[in-house]
Amino acid sequence: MANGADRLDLDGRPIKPMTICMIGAGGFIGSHLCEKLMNETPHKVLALDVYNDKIKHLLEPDTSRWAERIQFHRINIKHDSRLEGLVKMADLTINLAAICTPADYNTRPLDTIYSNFIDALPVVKYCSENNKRLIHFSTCEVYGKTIGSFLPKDHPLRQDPDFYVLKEDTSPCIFGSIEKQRWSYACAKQLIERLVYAEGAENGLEFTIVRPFNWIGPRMDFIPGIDGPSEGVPRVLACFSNNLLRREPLKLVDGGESQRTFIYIKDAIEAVLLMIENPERANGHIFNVGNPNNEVTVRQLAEMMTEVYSKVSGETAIESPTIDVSSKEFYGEGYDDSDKRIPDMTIINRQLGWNPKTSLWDLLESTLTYQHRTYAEAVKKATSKPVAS
Ligand SMILES: NC(=O)c1ccc[n+]([C@@H]2O[C@H](COP(=O)([O-])OP(=O)(O)OC[C@H]3O[C@@H](n4cnc5c(N)ncnc54)[C@H](O)[C@@H]3O)[C@@H](O)[C@H]2O)c1
Ligand SMILES: O=C(O)[C@H]1O[C@H](OP(=O)(O)OP(=O)(O)OC[C@H]2O[C@@H](n3ccc(=O)[nH]c3=O)[C@H](O)[C@@H]2O)[C@H](O)[C@@H](O)[C@@H]1O
Repeated sequence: MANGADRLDLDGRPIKPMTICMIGAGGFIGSHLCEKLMNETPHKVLALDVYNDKIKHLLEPDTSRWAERIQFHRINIKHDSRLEGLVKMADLTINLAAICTPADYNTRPLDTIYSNFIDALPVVKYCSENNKRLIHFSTCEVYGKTIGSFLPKDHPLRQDPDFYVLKEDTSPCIFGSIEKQRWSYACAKQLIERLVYAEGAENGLEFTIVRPFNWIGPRMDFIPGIDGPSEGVPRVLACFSNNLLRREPLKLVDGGESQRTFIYIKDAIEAVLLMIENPERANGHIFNVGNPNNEVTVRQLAEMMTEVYSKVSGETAIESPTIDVSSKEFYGEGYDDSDKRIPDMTIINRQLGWNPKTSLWDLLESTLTYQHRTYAEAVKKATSKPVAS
């Protein structure tokens, strides 16, 4: 893209090119956001991460048209004095860096809390002290469990949206007890949200907080034993993709009864771009970003992924496509779960006029086509290797 001279914000004003310091730019969301910014805007990106595999295609100096507009800095924000300088160089900082896979929350609670709270502190401080705008990535997990989940199973109020729809400005944050270490992540994210909000209230920090609701798509996490550790446990999309690629049953934790709403990464990135380019409408707000129309139980997700994968790979499904496992067996001690996650869309609709578009079937079709194309050969090779005696 272009010099962007003809691009207007939602209020009809020309959008000025800006420099964005993106921390965690090498991850799943960061890679899609960098791609969008390079393809469709004139903005510059200072891309900070410890890894860059997922944005390599944007960094090749010979092949990319945007080599001048994206600069990678290999930085661990835990201990790197260059961070403040990079925040100062930018107009806007977006912080995506975090440990954010549930398998880590109960097994590495200290790393989880440090990553999601302590390591984010200097970023907030540098933005506040230098009068720089901040978009901070939180999570829908800050809502924890729904109010309705505490009612008896057959209670009629469980069907009342007031008892389950999650609203930024009114829903409480309901976590389990301290020994349920699953909540270490949600609690650290909640505290950093409160800190960002307080910096806004007391010191005038211009901020936006994003609460993603299960964004999924290509490049999410890793396939164990192929581009990540064999024993690693990624998020559900990658776990189920791995099972499908290896022709193993998909593992349903505690019966797969939990409910989630899944949104296509490309829809969600549209919302983030609107926040970036409409500061007056986005500053001071917390936004749910999800697709309330794409709700399924984890069991239904497994069934749909099995069907879609058969279609895109041309392979028939195995005889028993799913298997039940206990959460203790799968995640270990201290796991707990959110029962249901439906985002209320009132605030994002009112401020940014944004709506998600892609159905669950369609987003799974494009994502599983990508997974098959990217990994099927490598998995075949890995599984056909003779075992050393
Ligand atoms: N994907 C989702 O649906 C989802 C949902 C809720 C919240 N979020 C939040 O969005 C953010 C991004 O999520 P994602 O799915 O892209 O995760 P991801 O793990 O793919 O990306 C995070 C990136 O941050 C980097 N990072 C972590 N610690 C770092 C450090 N100390 N220094 C430098 N880089 C560091 C990692 O290397 C990784 O590339 C996270 O804050 C996460 O909590 C994501
Ligand atoms: O994506 C989000 O919005 C947030 O939710 C995720 O949490 P969760 O949805 O629980 O994580 P997944 O790993 O995607 O699991 C979804 C559900 O599938 C289940 N699951 C997972 C993997 C598996 O193989 N089988 C299985 O049944 C889990 O127990 C859980 O109920 C992560 O915490 C974060 O990335 C993020 O903050």
